[in-house]
Amino acid sequence: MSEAPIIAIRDLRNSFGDQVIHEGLNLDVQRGEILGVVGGSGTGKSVLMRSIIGLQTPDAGEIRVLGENMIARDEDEAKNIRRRWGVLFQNGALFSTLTVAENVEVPIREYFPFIKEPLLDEIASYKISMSGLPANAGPKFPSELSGGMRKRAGLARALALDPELLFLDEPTAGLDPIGAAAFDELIEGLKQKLDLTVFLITHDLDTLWAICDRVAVIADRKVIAVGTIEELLALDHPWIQEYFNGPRGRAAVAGLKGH
Ligand SMILES: Nc1ncnc2c1ncn2[C@@H]1O[C@H](COP(=O)(O)OP(=O)(O)OP(=O)(O)O)[C@@H](O)[C@H]1O
Repeated sequence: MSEAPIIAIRDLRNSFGDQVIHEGLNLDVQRGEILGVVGGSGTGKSVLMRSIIGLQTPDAGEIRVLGENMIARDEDEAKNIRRRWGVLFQNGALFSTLTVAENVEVPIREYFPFIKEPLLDEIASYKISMSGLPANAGPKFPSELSGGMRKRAGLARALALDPELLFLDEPTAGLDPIGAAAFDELIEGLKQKLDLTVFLITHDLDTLWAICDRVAVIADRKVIAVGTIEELLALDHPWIQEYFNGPRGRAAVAGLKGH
């Protein structure tokens, strides 16, 4: 029998006023996979992620994460589950008045207030180097970093509590192609080393081909298909064909073959 999915979503409905974003959305994420989530702009990828991590209360449906029902939990229980995942938001969401090291220490202080300064600094340095930043990035403020370094700093903070599950919202947006490829490699390497499951929203076809085990496509308010890119390519849906088989999709495959 296969293992229960690490994220299971059933019949999800989200709306803002009379704008319905999701209706009858179902999705399973399997432990150990990198699941890419794609869809046109405004199809509700970020809203889906926010629903899973409890920042958006759905109108209806069921969301189970790590075996726990995420809807209508009391705050203490929700907090206990939250520490088992890390999130990298689209804009990095670092605290601008804190250094990189202090940003990484925020979740550790919240969950382990008894950990003393020297050990905190050591853990922060470890997470910073694990995210591919030089050691001297720790005392810097986010405004002193490049876009790529800020993403890595956000990643270091997402890894602060040794998560089992990582949520990444467009991690390579705004990076140059070389920086984006390096970030993909970093994610893939961390996934292997740390046994992570990754929920990854992206528009980046190179990322999808390079590191995603499966891809979920959101359209018409639901997940219309999930599978490997090869499996998706066999489907007749116009958006899927246009996306993966259009000029950019073909360029991504050509780039991959050129490596
Ligand atoms: N807090 C909110 N209040 C009202 N509407 C919202 C809110 N958050 C999101 N929306 C709307 O929900 C829709 C889906 O937004 P979402 O950010 O999830 O899209 P997305 O698929 O992530 O888009 P993109 O690829 O452009 O980032 C959009 O129309 C957006 O305007």
